[in-house]
Amino acid sequence: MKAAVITFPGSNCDRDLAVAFEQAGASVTRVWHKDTSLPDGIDIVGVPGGFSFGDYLRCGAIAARSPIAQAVSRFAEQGGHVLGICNGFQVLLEMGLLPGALLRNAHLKYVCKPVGLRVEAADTPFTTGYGVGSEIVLPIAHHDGNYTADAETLAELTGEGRVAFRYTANPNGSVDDIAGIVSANRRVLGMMPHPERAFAPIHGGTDGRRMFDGLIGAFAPA
Ligand SMILES: NC(=O)CC[C@H](N)C(=O)O
Repeated sequence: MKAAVITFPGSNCDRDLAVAFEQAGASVTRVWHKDTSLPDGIDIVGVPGGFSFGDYLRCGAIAARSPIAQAVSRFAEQGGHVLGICNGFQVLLEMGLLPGALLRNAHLKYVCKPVGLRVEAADTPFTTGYGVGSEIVLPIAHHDGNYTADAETLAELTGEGRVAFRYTANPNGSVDDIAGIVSANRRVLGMMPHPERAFAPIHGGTDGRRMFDGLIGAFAPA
């Protein structure tokens, strides 16, 4: 598997995401936000967490208008896989690659802790490492993780089995406890929890590693 990981000014999980891909067996190319194209032959783009452009104007809004975002949109339109984690999820929503929006957490506080998640859809390349209904623990760290969408979009997400993860104890006010969703073709995943921060035993848990191991199985060896 060949992965590209994007860095914006203010990204802080880009290296962690690159290391997770690498340790799972992928080859990784780091890409700068001003680049206008992705490396040839990549299988997946990782859009990492952090505070891109200081979270002005809204989290992810400026990153979504960067030169590389246009290349990521083209890649996704052509059926490419994209994984957006935390600020990366915010960027994918601002780009319009996924529906809905992330609001300020309902309690208006930054929240940084491990949370329980239920895997709701295992039929995506990102979640093959988990069984449907299995419960896992991943860390969250955000102030704008309160997912919302209109009733029609929510019905579509639920009806098409596109809610990938739900919180078992809602930490931020997200509608329907939604923690992560996939695109209609199931190749774009956005999620607030950080699988790359639960990769090795030293992180306190390895449930995130199963996502990367599952992904590797979906692609040719690097
Ligand atoms: N860890 C992150 O990616 C944080 C995302 C964003 N800056 C927020 O706080 O909501």
